[in-house]
Amino acid sequence: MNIYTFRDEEQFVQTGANLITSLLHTNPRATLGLATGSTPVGLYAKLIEMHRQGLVSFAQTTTYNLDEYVGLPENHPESYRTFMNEKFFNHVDIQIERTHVPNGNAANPEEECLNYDKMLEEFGPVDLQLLGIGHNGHIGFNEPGESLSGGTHLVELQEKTRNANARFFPTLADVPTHAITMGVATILKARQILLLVRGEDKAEIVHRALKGPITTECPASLLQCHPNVVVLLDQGAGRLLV
Ligand SMILES: N[C@@H]1[C@@H](O)[C@H](O)[C@@H](COP(=O)(O)O)O[C@@H]1O
Repeated sequence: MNIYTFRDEEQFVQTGANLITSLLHTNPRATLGLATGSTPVGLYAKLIEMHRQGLVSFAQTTTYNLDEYVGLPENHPESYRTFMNEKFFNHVDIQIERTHVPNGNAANPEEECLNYDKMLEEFGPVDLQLLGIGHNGHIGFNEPGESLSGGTHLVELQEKTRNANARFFPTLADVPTHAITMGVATILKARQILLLVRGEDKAEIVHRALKGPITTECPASLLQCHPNVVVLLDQGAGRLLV
């Protein structure tokens, strides 16, 4: 695991963007696993900027997002499909039909999970999986617990997660209670993982995930089992790692 801590926000974002763009320079058809949340927003903005400068093309790239809320219409302002379109896809030359986000509105969510996995089996594994981390150590929406699911599955969101995401909704009651998420096994199949974490409030969970025991009680700790993980931290998030 290669862990880098940055004082400078610009460098933090640029390093992440360089990793993705150099992958696409080597293999323009590379597949990317993408993430939502506030952390990758700066990275997407940097990739858009680099695209506008002619430094990278996404024309042949295929993407698979980690997760989606259940029950929000696809065009809901807080659906992860809307997030991805607005923060990234609409501003680059990616072919929208090559972008995949689980359908949180599927009539049969279990079937949607199976189909998402089938697609990942057929076209995966992804070359690079971008990840953030929740305060409770979740990756995607894989919440801590006695056990974890391997494949894409339906999950009930923990109160801590709903509270953390309430800032994006009018009230806590509006935050969906369930989501569809890729499972940890699917995430760990990625050829390379890029974990981005910002903020003092994540310092403790970063320490637990990267230096603590490998346990389902901290899903991100399973990243320690992966042979090719790059972790980019700002100073706040890396505070306890020295
Ligand atoms: N499902 C997403 C995760 O993929 C994300 O990593 C996490 C952290 O989000 P943030 O970057 O806003 O702290 O929250 C959400 O719940």
